[in-house]
Amino acid sequence: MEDTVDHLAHERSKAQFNVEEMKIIWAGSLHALQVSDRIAKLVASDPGFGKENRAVLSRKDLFKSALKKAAYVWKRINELGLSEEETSWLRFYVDELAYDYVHWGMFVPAIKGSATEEQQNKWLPLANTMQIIGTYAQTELGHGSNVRGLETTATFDPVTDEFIIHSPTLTSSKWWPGGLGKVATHAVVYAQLITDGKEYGVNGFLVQIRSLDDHFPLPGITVGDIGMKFGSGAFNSMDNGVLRFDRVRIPRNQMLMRVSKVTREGKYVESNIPKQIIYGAMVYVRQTIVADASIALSRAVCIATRYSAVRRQFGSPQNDQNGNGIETQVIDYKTQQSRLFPLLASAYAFRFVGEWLKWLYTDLIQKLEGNDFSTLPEVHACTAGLKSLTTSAAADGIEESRKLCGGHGYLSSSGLPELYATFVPACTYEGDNVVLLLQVSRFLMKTISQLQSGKKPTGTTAYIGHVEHLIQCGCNVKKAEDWLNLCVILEAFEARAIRLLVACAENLTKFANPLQGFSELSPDLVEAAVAHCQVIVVSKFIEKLQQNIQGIGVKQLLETLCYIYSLNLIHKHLGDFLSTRSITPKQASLASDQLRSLYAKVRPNAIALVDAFNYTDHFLGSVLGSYDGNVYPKLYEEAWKDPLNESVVPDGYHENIRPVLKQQLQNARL
Ligand SMILES: CCCCCCCCCCCCCCCCCCCCCCCC(=O)SCCNC(=O)CCNC(=O)[C@H](O)C(C)(C)COP(=O)(O)OP(=O)(O)OC[C@H]1O[C@@H](n2cnc3c(N)ncnc32)[C@H](O)[C@@H]1OP(=O)(O)O
Ligand SMILES: Cc1cc2nc3c(=O)[nH]c(=O)nc-3n(C[C@H](O)[C@H](O)[C@H](O)COP(=O)(O)OP(=O)(O)OC[C@H]3O[C@@H](n4cnc5c(N)ncnc54)[C@H](O)[C@@H]3O)c2cc1C
Repeated sequence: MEDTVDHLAHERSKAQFNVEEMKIIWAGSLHALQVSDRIAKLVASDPGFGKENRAVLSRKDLFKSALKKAAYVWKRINELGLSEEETSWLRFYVDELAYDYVHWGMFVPAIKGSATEEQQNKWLPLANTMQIIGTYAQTELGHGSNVRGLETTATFDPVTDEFIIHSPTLTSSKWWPGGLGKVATHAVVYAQLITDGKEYGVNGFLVQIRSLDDHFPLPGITVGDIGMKFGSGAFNSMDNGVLRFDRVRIPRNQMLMRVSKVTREGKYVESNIPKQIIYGAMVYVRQTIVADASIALSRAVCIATRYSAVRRQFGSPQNDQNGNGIETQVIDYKTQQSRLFPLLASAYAFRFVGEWLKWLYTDLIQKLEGNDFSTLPEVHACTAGLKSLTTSAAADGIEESRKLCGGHGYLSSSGLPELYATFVPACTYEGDNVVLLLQVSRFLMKTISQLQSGKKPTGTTAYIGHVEHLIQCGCNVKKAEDWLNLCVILEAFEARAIRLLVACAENLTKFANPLQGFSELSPDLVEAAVAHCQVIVVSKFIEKLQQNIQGIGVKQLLETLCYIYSLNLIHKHLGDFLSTRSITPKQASLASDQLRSLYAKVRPNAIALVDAFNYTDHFLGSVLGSYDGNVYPKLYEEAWKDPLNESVVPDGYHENIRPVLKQQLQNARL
């Protein structure tokens, strides 16, 4: 008989804030909550979106199942006439990686960002109706981070008015593009443009790779899948691919010509649009990955928090002298709280900074339409830095959540192993996290060097303009409660960041060769970039608190989470804060005291804070994290579904177990 008891009801009754209002804050608006809730329920109740145990499927079955689901997604979108907003929620809740992620996430944005209006008019209707399926073919076997080092060539032939796309070496083979291996019919291919015997750097080209009639590769094209990837399920439903060109010809007008073009005569003509716009699809995706990080982390934290409230170990004060009675909920252990609650706070922090980053990106797009490119460097630095910071923290946080669930966290049915395996490549794709932090530090060093010429930093670097104050200011915290001051916290973060940045800038001047200096000091530069990105996250959390927040207790809880996020970072990066004298050892110890009180404030609200994510059991896909907390029957039931349990005596018994046992028996008799 099905157990309908809510095992977490008592926990829910302890909440000191309005959960429904918190759901609105998490979703971004009442409208967003209503739409997402409706679509989440639609997905959860449709058997076509059921989640089989992906971990036990063979690669081929996994891939076939992802194809089937992607086709069903497309069918339902059309049947229901879903809006763009509803469509993205649908994909989100279906939660199965397939070629459509790269088609919508990169191929379409690359055309929108780098194609001329005429080209967009031709290609976007085809892509938007999926008459063609596209991929983003930038990375090669030999080069991923170093985009300028790509080897694929696109040589203009003025006789036929065509480009010849060619892979001159093994290392120039395109390698990794999602959806390329088995599905994509078209690709935006990044290649070195050559015309009139001269090289003009990397540009994008729209290339058809498979026939629209029989799906065979077109002449001159070699294409396939690059093989199994990390973990069970996870990215293995995606056909990341390899692609080689043997002098494949495409019409000249399939070069994406918004930024620069090649004329009929073969002349390369640059526009006044910055060349970096051809990297625009990456900026767009990095911004969306920050939102992915908050989702992936909140999902793991939701599972770990609910399970920690259900799981009991060892005695408690209510026990009798024999240790009998109610055991302690593991969430009540202070060590569990000090590992779990900072992750909960980080999930909220990343949600808010992701929301702000989306605004920043939208603002950039509006400015670009008016030919205002002034914020591009800052948006590049923010998207690169925050993508790096949030994905690294979320990947570590998912793994910590697994450990917080003890042994059961290691079971596939906990949902955590696959979540980790799916999310961890976000630290690499769309730019390796270290490479991206080096881009941020380059931007910051430039900002500092421009101070001397009187240029006033703005936006996220505005605090660098207060360098004199921040270099010499001291933190005023004298007792633990003094840390409950958002201005004090923000100033400590700004002081630490600027002192690290100025130290890097000063050290760089000691090198005659700036490039050598940058390379020599790169570990310090990366640390300084992280400190700067943390200033952004903390300040955006604080800005969120200044908005009109409704609902009993909601603002107070968010403040508590903001303090936990910040003070835990101080605790984690104590070396930086102390070595830059941004705080004293005594203040560091007071921060730890304050953290303990803050954890006590979160404890009664923990379950309600993860309920506010409004995740369905279908989306969570975890027997440990289900809403009702009915963990043990679900774990037990799930185990019996494993293919190994289909027969009592396993396949292979007669060949490989019985002879061993027999041998042991014979040995024993001798
Ligand atoms: C049961 C079911 C369970 C299922 C589980 C599901 C779990 C769900 C989990 C939750 C969600 C997870 C979902 C994930 C879904 C994701 C889908 C998959 C999508 C994968 C897509 C991946 C796609 C890719 O990776 S595409 C390839 C990306 N490649 C890179 O990023 C390359 C990185 N390299 C570079 O960007 C550059 O080369 C760079 C910047 C490092 C250096 O370039 P270059 O040498 O040219 O630059 P510099 O000389 O350093 O700079 C010149 C100048 O330009 C400025 N600049 C550089 N880049 C940019 C830019 N992009 N924009 C603007 N400006 C830029 C730079 O700052 C310099 O400026 P200066 O002023 O001259 O200093
Ligand atoms: C799941 C997945 C999906 C992907 N999807 C796509 C796709 O759809 N399309 C596409 O084009 N690509 C895709 N990629 C490729 C991805 O974008 C690249 O792997 C990524 O940009 C990193 O480049 P790389 O592999 O060359 O790493 P490398 O640059 O070789 O990095 C290796 C190591 O070198 C370090 N390193 C590199 N350069 C520097 C430096 N200058 N200074 C200091 N350290 C450095 C890095 O930090 C790293 O530790 C995907 C990758 C993955 C894993």
